[in-house]
Amino acid sequence: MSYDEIYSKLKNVGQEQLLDFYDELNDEEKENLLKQIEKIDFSILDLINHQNEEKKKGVITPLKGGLSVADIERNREEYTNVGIDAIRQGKVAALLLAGGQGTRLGSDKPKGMYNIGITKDVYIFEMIVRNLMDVVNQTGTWIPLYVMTSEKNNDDTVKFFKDMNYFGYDKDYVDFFVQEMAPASTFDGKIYLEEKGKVSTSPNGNGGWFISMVKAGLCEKAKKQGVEYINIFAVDNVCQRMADPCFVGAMIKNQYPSAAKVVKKANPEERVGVLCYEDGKPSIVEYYELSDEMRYQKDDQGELAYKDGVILNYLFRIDKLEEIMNNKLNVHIVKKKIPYVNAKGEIVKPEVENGYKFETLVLDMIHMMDDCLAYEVVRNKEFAPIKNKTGVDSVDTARELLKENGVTL
Ligand SMILES: CC(=O)N[C@H]1[C@@H](OP(=O)(O)O)O[C@H](CO)[C@@H](O)[C@@H]1O
Repeated sequence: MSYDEIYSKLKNVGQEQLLDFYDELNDEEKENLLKQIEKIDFSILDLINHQNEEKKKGVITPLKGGLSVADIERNREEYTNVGIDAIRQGKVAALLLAGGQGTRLGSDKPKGMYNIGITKDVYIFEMIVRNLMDVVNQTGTWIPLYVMTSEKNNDDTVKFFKDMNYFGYDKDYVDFFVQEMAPASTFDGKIYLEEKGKVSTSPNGNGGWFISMVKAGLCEKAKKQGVEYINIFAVDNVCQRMADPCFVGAMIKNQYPSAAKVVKKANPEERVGVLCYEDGKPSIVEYYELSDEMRYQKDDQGELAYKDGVILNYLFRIDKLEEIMNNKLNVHIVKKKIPYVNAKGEIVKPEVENGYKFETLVLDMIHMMDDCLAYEVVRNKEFAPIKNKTGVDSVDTARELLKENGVTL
């Protein structure tokens, strides 16, 4: 599109500010900016006006029928054998959500590049690959590993894996793909510029993973290789087991279209989403959406009624994902501090929230499934999320848990 076409497009949607510094740019910057603007989905901004029309949740009820740690122990051998068979037949792939940066850890690199070692280097990515290698060794099968990055961290991530020789993984089984971006705007819906020649964008949330995977041709590739199940998981949990044969086997044996690893919530305030039912379908209510009534509600045994905290480790059947991929996912509008170019052309890093980012979330995909198996894991073995540098859910707590589990750092 030419400058004139872009300008009139922007005028129609009241976003001409994106061209405020156009004349100051060199030819290459001009071209890049126009290309970036061309790709923006402006309809997303309409949501700002509708966000007060509360998205009505259905009737929420506690989960029933999940597998507790004891249930799993009773059937561990059988589940594990079913899972190992599926893995050996090439039916299982793992997908790492790694679009985020280590900003909260004080790093401007991809979160997975963060070094949690004490006496030697141990990177988050390395721990994750090591955990997956356990299953490779157990089954004698390389498991395809897809790594979702973002525009911001793709080059660093790919280079790091290469430099580190894929941490011993067979590189033929590792594919990277880039998550899409969404624009960031003021509270009034005006899209920010991040630089004079660059629209402010951020990764579009972890719900975009399947569409991005399809667009990258990786879903086709996976299916051709016979993959039927995808285990997606977050970069921040260094203790989790992925492509875990027992987890895979439990889902297959019990014929679920999806499954989620859960931990019993440590306390009502813990910042994890809870798996429950909404109008009879599986649903996840995020910690910031949970009403106090639900947060403290007890069941007949005196336990929390909503106790199944998701650890962001889900298994999906690919055919079920394809069925729902054209359904519209909810877009969540999140208030954030967004660096921007002010009217004078200076870059401002705000101290307080100054606008919105737009994200879709994987947990909304769970609600589109007919059912989801809650599979309880032992917190001290599998849940050490690294959200902060110190304190709760931090580098410190993860290090302690890793040590407890015999990992030398
Ligand atoms: C949108 C999303 O997937 N949120 C996840 C994710 O939350 P954070 O806000 O990234 O901490 O990780 C939690 C587990 O660490 C999980 O309980 C929650 O549901």
